[in-house]
Amino acid sequence: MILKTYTYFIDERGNKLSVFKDFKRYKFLVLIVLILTFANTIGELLLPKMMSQIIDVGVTDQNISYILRLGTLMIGVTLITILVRASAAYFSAKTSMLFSRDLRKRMFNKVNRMTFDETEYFSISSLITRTTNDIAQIEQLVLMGLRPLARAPLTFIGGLFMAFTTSVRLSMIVFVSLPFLAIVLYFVIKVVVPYFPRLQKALDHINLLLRQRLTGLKVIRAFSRDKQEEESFEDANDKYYQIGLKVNKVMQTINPILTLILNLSIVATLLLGVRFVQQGTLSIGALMAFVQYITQVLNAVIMVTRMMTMLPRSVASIDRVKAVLNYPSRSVGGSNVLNEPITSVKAQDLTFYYPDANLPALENLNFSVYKGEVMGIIGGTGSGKSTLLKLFMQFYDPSEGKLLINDQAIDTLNPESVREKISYVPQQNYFFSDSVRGNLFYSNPDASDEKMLDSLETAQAMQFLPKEKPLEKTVARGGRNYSGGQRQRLAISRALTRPASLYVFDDSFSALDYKTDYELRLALQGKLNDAATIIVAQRVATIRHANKILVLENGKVQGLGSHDELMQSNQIYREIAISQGEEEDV
Ligand SMILES: Nc1ncnc2c1ncn2[C@@H]1O[C@H](COP(=O)(O)OP(=O)(O)OP(=O)(O)O)[C@@H](O)[C@H]1O
Repeated sequence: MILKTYTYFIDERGNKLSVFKDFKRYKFLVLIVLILTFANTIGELLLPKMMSQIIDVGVTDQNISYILRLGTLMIGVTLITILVRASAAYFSAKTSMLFSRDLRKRMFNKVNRMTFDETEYFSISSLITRTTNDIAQIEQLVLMGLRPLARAPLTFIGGLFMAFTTSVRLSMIVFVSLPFLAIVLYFVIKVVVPYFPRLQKALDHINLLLRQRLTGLKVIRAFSRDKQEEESFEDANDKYYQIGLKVNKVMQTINPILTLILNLSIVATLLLGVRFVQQGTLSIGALMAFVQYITQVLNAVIMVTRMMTMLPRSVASIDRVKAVLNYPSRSVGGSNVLNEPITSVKAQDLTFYYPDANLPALENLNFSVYKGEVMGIIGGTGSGKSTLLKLFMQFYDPSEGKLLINDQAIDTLNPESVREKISYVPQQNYFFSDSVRGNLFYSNPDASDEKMLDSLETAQAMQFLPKEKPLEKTVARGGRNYSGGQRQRLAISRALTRPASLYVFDDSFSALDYKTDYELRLALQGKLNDAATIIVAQRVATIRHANKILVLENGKVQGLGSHDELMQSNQIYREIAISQGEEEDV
């Protein structure tokens, strides 16, 4: 019950769900496990009774046929119990594997829908640990918990009942042993619990350092930080080792203590039991059965204690998985589906604040771009250029004012239906370890070879690709077998391969040399006439032929017009242009 309350989370639609919600789906399997476990326990409880009957009736009276009859029955019950036990193990493994598969899928879907800053909030390494290690931990809890949790109460109550019916006086030993086991259980909960969240955190830190090390390899090498990185990793690794060692030390001390309590209880049973046998108040068979029952009863408690040592670790994992599933993802956009191609984009007093920011990243922007037009955006670093593009891509909704797509407010439009019509080249490109064709397919799975070759030609990528089978050329993960400028051209080819009505380039020409930049712009002319194009650029040369240029400064529009108009009337633009050697055009 506590676990159930603890593991609730709220889904995207505000429904209250449990991390263990998928169990409902497997209720049939769970029922089979419970029935088999019940049958298994009954079998285990019957066997000592049968054995005592064989000794007390068969052996004492030298009744061979009775021994044979009951012996055969015992073998039958044993075989069935083994079979039932193996089936219960199989079905509980199946349930736990299916459960963890579904939980991983739910986590993946949640992470898949997260925005960039939401993934940053959790940190990518932590999301990986949560989806793999933490879910594996929960899977173990289900696997180890399903049968023992059903078995322990059954064995405890059944065993206690059988022990009482065998000998009430000997049963008192159980009540002496139980408080000792309760003390161990309390110690486990008190001492071990606090270590597990720390252990998982330490593992997160190791993952973070490893990831940082692998992705930041060049920076680390360039600044000769290898030694410091090794030291930080050693510290994190050592911390994990220290916490892990402490936890294991406690756990390893608990196991012999539990075995000691069990064995002392058996010794006490035998000492007392033998005396009762000598007095003639207890049969030998009953004493032997009793030893088995007390072992079963105490083992049930020990099983729960061992489960308890596992529970804190799993609870820490449940907590971490729940935090991701529970995270209130920002819902962006609305439900209106945009069916027709984008023919206009307009901003009316558009203002945007990043979540938790006091100052706006964009303030009172007004502009419009129509089908067939090119709008350039220029401005200093941090002026809000990428932020504006993020609003087009519906990573965020506008805070105030309006951003209209085909005269419909963007926050009423379904994001998938808008993104489908946009081809976007982000500032940071990413490529998959695949062929050029595989990477271009990513933007348009229906693209023909002609379309892809044409895009490569337009983006000036054929200059560095082999003439023979350029589409088969391999691209390493992240595109690291190409230079920065070559990667930009591949990214532009990928964007051009996608049929879209709005093309958005975020600083995608910055690594090109002037000649290639010029040739690419020439080739682009006439290719995107049916679409609207928005180009964020650092260089005036890249956007000087645009129909209009938006000059941004600290999130505000400082100018809007053609290159010539801005050169005449806009001081900021003129200064940028002159600093880039464009003065002769004034
Ligand atoms: N995720 C974010 N959360 C909060 N503030 C942000 C976030 N991203 C950007 N900002 C802030 O918004 C402002 C505009 O950033 P933006 O990335 O749009 O600038 P930019 O013009 O594209 O700069 P650059 O040319 O350097 O890429 C900056 O002051 C930046 O600090």
